[in-house]
Amino acid sequence: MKNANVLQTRIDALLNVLSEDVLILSQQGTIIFSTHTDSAIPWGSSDDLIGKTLSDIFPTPLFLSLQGMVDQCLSLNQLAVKELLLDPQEITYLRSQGMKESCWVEVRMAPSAGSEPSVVCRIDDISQRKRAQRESSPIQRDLLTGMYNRRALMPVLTQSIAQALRYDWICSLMLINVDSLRLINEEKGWDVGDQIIKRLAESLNSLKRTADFLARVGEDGFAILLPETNAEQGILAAERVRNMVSDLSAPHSGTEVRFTVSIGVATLTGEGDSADDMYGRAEDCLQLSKQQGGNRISGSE
Ligand SMILES: Nc1nc2c(ncn2[C@@H]2O[C@H](COP(=O)(O)OP(=O)(O)OP(=O)(O)O)[C@@H](O)[C@H]2O)c(=O)[nH]1
Repeated sequence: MKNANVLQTRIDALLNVLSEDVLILSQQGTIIFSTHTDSAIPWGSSDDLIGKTLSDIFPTPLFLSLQGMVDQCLSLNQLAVKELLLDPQEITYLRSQGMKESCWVEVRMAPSAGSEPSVVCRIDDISQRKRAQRESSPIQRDLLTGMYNRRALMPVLTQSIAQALRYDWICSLMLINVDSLRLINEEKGWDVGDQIIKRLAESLNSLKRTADFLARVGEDGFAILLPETNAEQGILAAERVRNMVSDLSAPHSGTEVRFTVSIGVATLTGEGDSADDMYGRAEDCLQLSKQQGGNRISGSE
């Protein structure tokens, strides 16, 4: 066997024993080689994949992100790495192959030598790592922001409601949720999404009053308990948050990524109201703000 053939055989063998998914892509994003043993992602057979282009498989934002990596990798002749969410709801090809759950992957592309420019692309399932990071969070603190979490918020809300009822005070609860974080993660990378959550956390922390209680709740949201705040004042506080967010951004490839939030505000209704009820009403309001297109505030008593 000629040296080049021996080398090619070794490379093929090496690719075939890797547990990660490996694709070789032409400069135009056409798949010219694929291997994916024991993969969590149902790519289909090599016959299904070879000859397809990235745009045949992925929806536009994801395709642009991947093709951008191919271009970057080849033009700079260096490794390109990105974390992306593969969601079967958005990727018809993977859905048709039986994928049900979305999955976080790390995509690494390296330029490969040859007469035709091509890249070797390794796709590694990192969902478990992401999940482990979240689950190892201390009981009452969120790992990313260091903020209190929902578990810490609920007893404080219960106590605040009890005090308000006893002394004839009032209180409100504001839920703030980043709009379209999934898309931001997909298009700009998980790190940019993380930066957005962190910047929002820091800004909310400096905006809130001393007596307010701030917590990270859900995946991409925050709650602020506002003691001695009626419905009208709650909406005004939400306006302040929305205005503050309009000045925030996260850096990405020399540009600034801006974002918006949707807000729901619930106010104590009186005797018989509970922390769960108030939280539920705030969630309904938040949902309404989302349904109306995001970057909105809705309130309920
Ligand atoms: N960067 C980053 N993303 C996260 C984190 N936690 C959850 N996410 C992602 O945030 C996304 C939230 O998605 P959705 O609940 O659909 O919300 P969304 O895309 O913001 O859509 P709307 O809320 O309807 O505007 C999911 O893709 C999560 O995987 C985190 O700590 N960092």
